[in-house]
Amino acid sequence: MLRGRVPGGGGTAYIGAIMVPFRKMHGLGNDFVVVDARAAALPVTPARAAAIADRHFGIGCDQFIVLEPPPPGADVFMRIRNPDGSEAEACGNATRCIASLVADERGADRVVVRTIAGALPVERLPGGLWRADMGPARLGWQEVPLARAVDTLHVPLALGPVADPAACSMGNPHATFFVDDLDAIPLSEIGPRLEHDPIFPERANIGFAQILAPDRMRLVIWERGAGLTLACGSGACAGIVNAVRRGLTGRRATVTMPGGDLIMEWRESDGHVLMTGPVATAFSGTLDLGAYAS
Ligand SMILES: N[C@@H](CCC[C@H](N)C(=O)O)C(=O)O
Repeated sequence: MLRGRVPGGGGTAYIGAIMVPFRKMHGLGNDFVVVDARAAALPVTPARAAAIADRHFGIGCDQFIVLEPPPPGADVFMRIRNPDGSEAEACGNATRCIASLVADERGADRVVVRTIAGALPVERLPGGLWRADMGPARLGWQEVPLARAVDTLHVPLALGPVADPAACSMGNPHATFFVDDLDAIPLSEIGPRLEHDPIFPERANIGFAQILAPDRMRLVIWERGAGLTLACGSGACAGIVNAVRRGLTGRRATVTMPGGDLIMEWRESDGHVLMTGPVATAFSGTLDLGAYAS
């Protein structure tokens, strides 16, 4: 008998086949299992999403993405779950991937992807690139959110070799630490502790940025609910916004993450953050939802 397992947990009884086509996509190695619930709802519970996202007992991914019918003004609704089952408000790399999928279906060059945080217009560019308008950066402490009224440009937080991050929201919460030498930071050790620091009531994605030039930075993100990833689009948005606020870069910069580069701009006219980068499909298949914990 087939058995589904939750990460770190025991097996669960097979409840019968629920066969669903899926696509495995990624943006710079930030990878997604994508299922389509636009025509009919799918029983994707937080536990089931977590089990499928598990890299040993499931397919494995950084985020589990469910496409849902679009609300007015959008072409698709994108629901985002982290590997711990939590729901995220934004995912920059998945926004480009899902936009490309829907645009290709329609033969369009522009689509609007809606998440629980808002509507994000995305356009096709030459060279297989996609540019997403990730909306305005939100800079108020209640918007991040932080636990108390502090200056989001200098959050009173320090751990080991890092201190004094800047915080903002791209729909989801981010803090960026600026460091001299990214290679000297014990990311896996301090990442989870910072993610769960009480200053972040909804936890936070933690960025570690090393400025290389006024138009270039290296960035690694410890993602909320996911851990270290090869790239984080919303983290790159937060990185450029916080670097500009600190006077460390100009409004346009290349952000180099372990999985590759994103071209970022924090537009002066309206405060929106523009993110340009590639998309990819790794493989497609059929998933038996019934084999996973419900
Ligand atoms: N990989 C994403 C961000 C995914 C959500 C994040 N872990 C959160 O919980 O906010 C990106 O490309 O932005």
